[in-house]
Amino acid sequence: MSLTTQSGQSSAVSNLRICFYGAGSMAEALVRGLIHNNLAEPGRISMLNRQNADRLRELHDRYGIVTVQQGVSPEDLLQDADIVMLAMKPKDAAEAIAQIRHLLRPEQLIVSVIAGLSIDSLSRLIGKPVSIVRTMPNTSSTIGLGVTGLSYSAGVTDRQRIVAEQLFGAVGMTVTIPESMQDAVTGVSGSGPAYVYYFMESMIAGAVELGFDPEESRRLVLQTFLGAAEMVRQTGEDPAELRRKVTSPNGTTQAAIELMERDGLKTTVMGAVARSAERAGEIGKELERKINE
Ligand SMILES: NC(=O)C1=CN([C@@H]2O[C@H](COP(=O)(O)OP(=O)(O)OC[C@H]3O[C@@H](n4cnc5c(N)ncnc54)[C@H](O)[C@@H]3O)[C@@H](O)[C@H]2O)C=CC1
Ligand SMILES: O=C(O)[C@@H]1CCC=N1
Repeated sequence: MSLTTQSGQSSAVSNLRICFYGAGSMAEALVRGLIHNNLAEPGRISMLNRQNADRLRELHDRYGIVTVQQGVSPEDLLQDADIVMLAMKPKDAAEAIAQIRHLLRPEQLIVSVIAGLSIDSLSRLIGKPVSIVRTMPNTSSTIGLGVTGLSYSAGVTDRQRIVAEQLFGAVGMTVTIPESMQDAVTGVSGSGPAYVYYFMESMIAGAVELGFDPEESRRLVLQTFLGAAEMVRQTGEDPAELRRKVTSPNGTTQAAIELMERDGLKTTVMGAVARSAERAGEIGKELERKINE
């Protein structure tokens, strides 16, 4: 079967085999997005993890992807793949990569979603010349509304760049960035969905305090978020200008925003974005130290 992208163009990815090493939330978000957006057939996607057979069975049942339960060995799945997606936690990366590096081939494209892990550290862990794409996606890839920052190692070919852009383009927006901006993109869009969920949780709690039941509160808050995000997208107006239009002089919104400003909410959110980026840098340094030990 020849697969096409949403725009109807034939895909550079459709004939490739993709093996996910690490079967967690981020791997599932990408798999679901790739399959639902018709970019990759389930039979060409495989997944491995450290030990959790139930999790692999669940993913096979849910998406039809190949796992070791289908009678093939992890070695076969990794060796047969054109793209190996590294999707384990940073703390597990060194050990996990040490276990598979002998199986990796120079023609394969190695794609990492691991926060903080630099291309240099990853090349040293692999220990032989390979093409590497360092990425920072987010979980909204699940529904095709992700954001992914992409950076490439020196040896990545134009064709491999197209493959990486199509892979992540199928599950949302991509931005190609210098590797030095990867920690920053982690602080903004990698961790970003969690900040939005936290704000939603807080507004839902506020609605419940005012007397709505939890389900009504959720519906009111969800529609408010969807409407506000779409207003920014569809009007192209600055969020600050849209905010001004809600805020009548001496009215209810002004009273609310004044409280937020008094309590330093904007400073806190800006600090949180910076702290996430800083933490990505710390994770990278911890990994470097581990590799140099
Ligand atoms: N969850 C998110 O929103 C995002 C996560 N990331 C990155 O994605 C990576 C994975 O994160 P999550 O999916 O949230 O974690 P998770 O904890 O849900 O999944 C990690 C997976 O790796 C597997 N694993 C651990 N050690 C392994 C080993 N030695 N061999 C094979 N598999 C092994 C685990 O069994 C598990 O399936 C992290 O490096 C994180 O920085 C990047 C962007 C967003
Ligand atoms: O929290 C984390 O470390 C990962 C990276 C970005 C989102 N989740």
